[in-house]
Amino acid sequence: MTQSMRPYRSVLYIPGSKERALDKARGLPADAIIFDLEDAVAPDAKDAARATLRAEIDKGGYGDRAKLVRINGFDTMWGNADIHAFRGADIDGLLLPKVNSALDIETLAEMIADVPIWAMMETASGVLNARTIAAHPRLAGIVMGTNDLVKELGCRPGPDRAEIQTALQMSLIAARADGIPIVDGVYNAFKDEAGLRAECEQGRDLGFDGKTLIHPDQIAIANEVFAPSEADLDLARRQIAAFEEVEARGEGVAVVDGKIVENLHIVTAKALIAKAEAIEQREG
Ligand SMILES: CC(C)(COP(=O)(O)OP(=O)(O)OC[C@H]1O[C@@H](n2cnc3c(N)ncnc32)[C@H](O)[C@@H]1OP(=O)(O)O)[C@@H](O)C(=O)NCCC(=O)NCCSC(=O)C[C@H](O)C(=O)O
Ligand SMILES: [Mg+2]
Repeated sequence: MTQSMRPYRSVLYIPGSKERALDKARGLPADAIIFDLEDAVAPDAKDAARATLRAEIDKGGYGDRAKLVRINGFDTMWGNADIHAFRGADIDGLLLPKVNSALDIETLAEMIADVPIWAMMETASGVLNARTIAAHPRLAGIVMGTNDLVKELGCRPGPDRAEIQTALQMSLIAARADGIPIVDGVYNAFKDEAGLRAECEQGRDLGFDGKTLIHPDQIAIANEVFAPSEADLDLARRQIAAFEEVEARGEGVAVVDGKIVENLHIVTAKALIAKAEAIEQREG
């Protein structure tokens, strides 16, 4: 599947140290996986996790879902070893945590060729530099790190996350300006389905491509919320048909359900249908 068509509704973190979870993930319906060597792995377990993860990735079996490896930062004693360990691996990107500026992306780009780079957006500096980070030619996508962001900002977000809306939107606008995917942060209370659904719906309405997840039980809700609904698809098809009809008469505006439909709405309608087709292909 080409990068631009790939769905990112559900992006599951798996600690690189958990062999059972790494194996279980081969059969899980997540659109993408973040194999984590950073915060989910204890310092004493980092070296073993790196080796385990490389062996599991080499074994394969993760299908065509996107495979990202979250490495440790350059300012840690593990970052360099992480980068070298995944040279030549069958992965779709390295995810760099705590990116502060485009220089961080450039530094990683110079250390490893040919691997797409993803950035964690989770520091105050990172958010302020989102525009230039997203514009780096090697950057392939952004993942919001809302836990670190909350820690850095010193805020206490409620269920509507009003306190981090500016950071979410600045990051999203930067990603959209450069046409790269962006995925929302995790919902920590992994047993709270209603809370997860509400946060997924908010992320979807803000424009995010999907949500990062920490537990397999969260996948179904994210897949459902971030997929176009039957009602969305029905409207998109009716808009396309109505527009083709007026276009044939040399007109540029159709009306569907009492609302105008112009060429720009058709671009959105076709993108929605393409997304549904990509999801269908992913789910086989
Ligand atoms: C949250 C957990 C610690 C819960 O673990 P556990 O109590 O073991 O869960 P279950 O017993 O319900 O597990 C059931 C089975 O599912 C497998 N499992 C669990 N989690 C995963 C997973 N993430 N991927 C794949 N498989 C998973 C278990 O192995 C069980 O399998 P089986 O025995 O065969 O039935 C745990 O879920 C967990 O560790 N989650 C990941 C946490 C993580 O990755 N954290 C780091 C990312 S969050 C972050 O850092 C974001 C960002 O940087 C920020 O700043 O916000
Ligand atoms: Mg983080």
